[in-house]
Amino acid sequence: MPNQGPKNGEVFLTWEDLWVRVSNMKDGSNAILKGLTGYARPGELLAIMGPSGCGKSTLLDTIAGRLGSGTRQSGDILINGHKQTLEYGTCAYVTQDDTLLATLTVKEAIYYSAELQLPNSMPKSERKKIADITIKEMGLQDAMETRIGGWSGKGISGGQKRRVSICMEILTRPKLLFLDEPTSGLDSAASYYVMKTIASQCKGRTIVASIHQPSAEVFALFHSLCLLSSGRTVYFGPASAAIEFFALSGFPCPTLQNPSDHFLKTINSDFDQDIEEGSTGRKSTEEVINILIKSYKSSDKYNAVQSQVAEICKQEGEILEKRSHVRFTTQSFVLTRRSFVNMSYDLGYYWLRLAVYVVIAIGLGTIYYDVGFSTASVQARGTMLMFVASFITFMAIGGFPSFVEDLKVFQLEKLNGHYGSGSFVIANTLSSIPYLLLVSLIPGAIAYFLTGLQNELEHFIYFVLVLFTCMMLVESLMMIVASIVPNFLMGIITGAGIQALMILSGGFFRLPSDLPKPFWKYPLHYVAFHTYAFEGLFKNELEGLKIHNEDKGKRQIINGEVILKDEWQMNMDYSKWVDLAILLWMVVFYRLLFLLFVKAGEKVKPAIRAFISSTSPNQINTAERPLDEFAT
Ligand SMILES: Nc1ncnc2c1ncn2[C@@H]1O[C@H](COP(=O)(O)OP(=O)(O)OP(=O)(O)O)[C@@H](O)[C@H]1O
Repeated sequence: MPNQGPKNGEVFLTWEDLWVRVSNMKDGSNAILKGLTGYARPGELLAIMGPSGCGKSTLLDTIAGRLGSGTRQSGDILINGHKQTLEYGTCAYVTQDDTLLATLTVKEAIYYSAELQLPNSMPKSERKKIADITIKEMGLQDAMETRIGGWSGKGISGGQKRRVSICMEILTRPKLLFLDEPTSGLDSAASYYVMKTIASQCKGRTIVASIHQPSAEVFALFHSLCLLSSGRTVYFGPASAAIEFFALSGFPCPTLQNPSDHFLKTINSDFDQDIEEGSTGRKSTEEVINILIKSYKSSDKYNAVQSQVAEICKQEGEILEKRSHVRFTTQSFVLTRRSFVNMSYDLGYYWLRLAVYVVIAIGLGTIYYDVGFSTASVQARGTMLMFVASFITFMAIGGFPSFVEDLKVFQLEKLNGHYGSGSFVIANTLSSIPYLLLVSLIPGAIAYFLTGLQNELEHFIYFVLVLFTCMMLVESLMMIVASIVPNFLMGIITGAGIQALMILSGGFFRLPSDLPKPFWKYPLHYVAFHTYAFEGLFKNELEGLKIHNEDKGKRQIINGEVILKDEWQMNMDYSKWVDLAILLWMVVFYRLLFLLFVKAGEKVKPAIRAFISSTSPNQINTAERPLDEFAT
């Protein structure tokens, strides 16, 4: 096809001499992709095929700019002839693993996605219509009301999840679409219809899909084929010419055999024994692969790829624009609604915590039941409040696994440019407020009134507000931890460790003047939110309280303020409301810090990758060169 050059946002993608290596403990580095060259053009569906582990996902990740850490890449990837990082909304990518909100129904997930991605200028009815059409195209109409399901419970099937993921990415008909194994988990009919829908969207769009074992019908939908074996190109060219290529190379496809089955069987060296006895007869698979690679390199297909890549690179097309987001307020509003619904369905987010807190509150209330006003009650009030401010809030890390699932969805949707980080932080904050208020109010009331703390509304409201703010703080802290520590078990351990240090330095277990100066007092005592939580709750309880002391038959009244100042070394220069204000300010600060870390990640990760690539040696280890290069 003569190259017309990019127009109307069309995307020409080329990659040349692409190498990807991973560090290897044994001999330094190991090449996964070995000098691949190819291209993808608008109006065409390019299929990447090859045996499992041959590098299909790695090639997709590399050209889509999503290669993981620990890998080094070299070679040129150009978009419309320009070097450009493909991230955060320049392309859509359906990853191999389905990252979806497990609690939502198929309908909810896709409708929310349509509201988040389709432009504000489009009427709501139109957005709904597009979502409905896409749901139908993916054959999901009968599963619309079923929950997606995941680690928290069974939902739709794996194949249906695959289709939900595809559905969400093709809603906007992106100009550049990558799909990693879109048909895995699908039966042959479903695979055909899904691929047919995808192929039908090719006009003016560039689509690259890795695929395992397409049926003959699905194979016929591909315009171009990139066949890989152990990171090397066995064939790149028109899909329809691949059978002829194999035949000319001495490996004709047996009559009535599916061409893709034949290709994969011929080049899969993982089970060499079987292949030797099979269609290739006397030759080992490794030999067959080398013959094919050599045959490809001396074919006109190889020359056509080289000249096509050179031609595309010459024309200076448009720089690919990031897709525009819907209005920030719309993003925040839709995400808040989605997050609120998700939290309400997810038992692990708040409901389980509410139940456990009620039990603990009854426990606290019975242990400290009606503490009274004796001097012994001072200690009881102090320990009860310390337990509330540290251990009850500590348990807010229980919602961490659910948040980590949310975060995975957010990271994928952000990479695909559905919305920005700011709206996610706002949505998560707003949607959690009603639940946290509930979780603070009900158990708080049980513990407060059973214990017999200061019997005035203002004191109770303050108590609940501190409990609420501390829980929000722990959630904010865990958000920061989640943005740094990738794994939820490691995250929980890290978050628990940080809180334990803060509790120790909060001024209860060791009075402020007894805390060792470096680290524990300066800075930890002042950084730990427990310091202000203890201080606020103690002031709230003891200010205005009269303690009755019996000494040798003499009754004495001690003012709460005296205990606060002399016994507990509380700072009485400011009121309890200042403590609450500091806690609230910390919530805002922690959330902004999370936003900063996420934003920094967006900028830093591509920069690190570009730096690593620029320092990656272009000399190739001779042991990694395909054999045919030595032969020619
Ligand atoms: N970070 C890594 N460290 C070491 N080896 C890796 C790393 N990433 C990928 N590999 C190896 O690179 C090869 C290609 O992996 P890739 O996931 O691209 O294969 P694939 O063709 O997509 O496989 P599948 O079809 O099974 O998904 C595999 O052998 C894999 O084990």
